[in-house]
Amino acid sequence: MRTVIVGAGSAGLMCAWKLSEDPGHEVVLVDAGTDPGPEVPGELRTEILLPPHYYWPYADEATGAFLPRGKVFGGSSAVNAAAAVRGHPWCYDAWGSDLWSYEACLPAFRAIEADRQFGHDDHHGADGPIAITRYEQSAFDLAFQDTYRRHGHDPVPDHNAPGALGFGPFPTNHVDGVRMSTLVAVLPRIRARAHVRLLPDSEVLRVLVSGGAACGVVLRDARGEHLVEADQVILSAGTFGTPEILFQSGIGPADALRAAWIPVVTDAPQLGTNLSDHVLFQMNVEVTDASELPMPGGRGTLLTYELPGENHPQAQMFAYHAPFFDPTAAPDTAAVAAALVTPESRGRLTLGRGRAKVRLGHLSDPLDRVRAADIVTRAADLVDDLAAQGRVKLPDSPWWRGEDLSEACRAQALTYHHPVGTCRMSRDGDGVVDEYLRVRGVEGLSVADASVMPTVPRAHTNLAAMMIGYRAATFAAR
Ligand SMILES: Cc1cc2nc3c(=O)[nH]c(=O)nc-3n(C[C@H](O)[C@H](O)[C@H](O)COP(=O)(O)OP(=O)(O)OC[C@H]3O[C@@H](n4cnc5c(N)ncnc54)[C@H](O)[C@@H]3O)c2cc1C
Repeated sequence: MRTVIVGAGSAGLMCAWKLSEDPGHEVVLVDAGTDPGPEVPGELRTEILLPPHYYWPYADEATGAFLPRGKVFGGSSAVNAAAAVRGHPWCYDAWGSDLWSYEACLPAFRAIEADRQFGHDDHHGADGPIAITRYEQSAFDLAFQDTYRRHGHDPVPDHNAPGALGFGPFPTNHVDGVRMSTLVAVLPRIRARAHVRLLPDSEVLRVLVSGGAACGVVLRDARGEHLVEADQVILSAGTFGTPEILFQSGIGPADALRAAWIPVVTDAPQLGTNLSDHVLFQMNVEVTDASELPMPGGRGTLLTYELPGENHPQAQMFAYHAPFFDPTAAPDTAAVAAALVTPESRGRLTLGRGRAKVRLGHLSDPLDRVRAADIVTRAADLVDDLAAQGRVKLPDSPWWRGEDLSEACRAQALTYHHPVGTCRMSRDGDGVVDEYLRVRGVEGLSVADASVMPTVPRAHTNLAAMMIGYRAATFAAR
């Protein structure tokens, strides 16, 4: 049995690791990005701002904003901020399939992690490849914690405990000075397996379908275009990459395919719709005492709380040292971030001439605009409190205190880098993939990455993507 996995990112590498536990199962792992080899360079172990060749060139068609996605073995897990938050049970229970309830996903969440503080709890793992820890907090973050407490929030020691809400240290997979990406933590576990073949620097152009079944992929590498044959193909090229490959393979909305002269293999009108992303707002303030700066992104204190409304609408808040993400920020700047992590708005990915066209659609739903103004106001009150304590200085005209906050939020909306949902999974017939992640209408073709999530979890998406990759391997091994 030979499986070709396209994309060696969070989900793809996890899938390859689990699937190749069986020495009789040949796995070919293809990625357009490079494999830096066993000695992972320092920048990929620690840095968040990396040279351009480590990213795909996606931008939001509506705003022009750069939408970074990792193009390297490890995928986006190798370029991310390493916050390791799972989300609540109800995030997964809402996916509409018993196969994906939180209870059903929990064994995979446990298998992929080695949690340094809570590894032996029932809902954690201690032996998986991805180390997770929580840091002692800086004086600035502790002051923020006091402020959260005064505003009615409770402390939570473990944000990954089921249903945890409140403030506490970020769980992070940045451990002992290294980002525990799948590149660093998973790839070394499969390099020595003789039945695993790694094909770096190889961009997959399309899946070859014959007689209604996938029989391989066409890729382009330094030598030109080739066919790699397969008994089954798993696409793990990410929320933007996977639908692009499906489009080029003749799977997508039939009208759009015909208009682009792509022969239709199967009509999948849902492909590219349902794009969902957390929206983030950032308030930059000056820290008064430069010896007490906030911690880098994903390592300080995280606050999670619910908003009024049905179905647990939720927000996050945290502060980090602004130069972490923005080299032009002054060294004494704190970025205070507020994020809406239960967006109603949906964007779209459509067939383009070169790369697919992406519109995140942030705040396109009126309810999100109301909630955005609400969370920014709450965050602004907390920042005012810190200013009253003399810990921070506000800018002269803070954008978050203008007259039309709703309009200001539209102008200030940023991606939290958590797009999902373009190949939505559903138990019934209306998703791109079924609950076993098989592409509807084509035998031997599955999707395993963040694109299958029907809704975005109320959390960072890396652990969820890895969980999906791990579980996809158990389905594919059958
Ligand atoms: C800047 C940034 C910060 C983030 N911070 C966090 C964080 O702190 N915590 C968190 O949980 N999440 C974070 N995320 C999100 C998280 O990293 C992603 O949700 C997750 O990595 C997605 O996994 P994936 O497997 O779906 O895709 P990816 O990990 O992106 O993997 C896709 C892989 O497919 C390859 N590929 C794509 N197209 C092709 C093709 N045609 N041929 C061959 N290969 C192809 C890519 O090169 C890539 O290696 C962040 C993301 C970014 C970009």
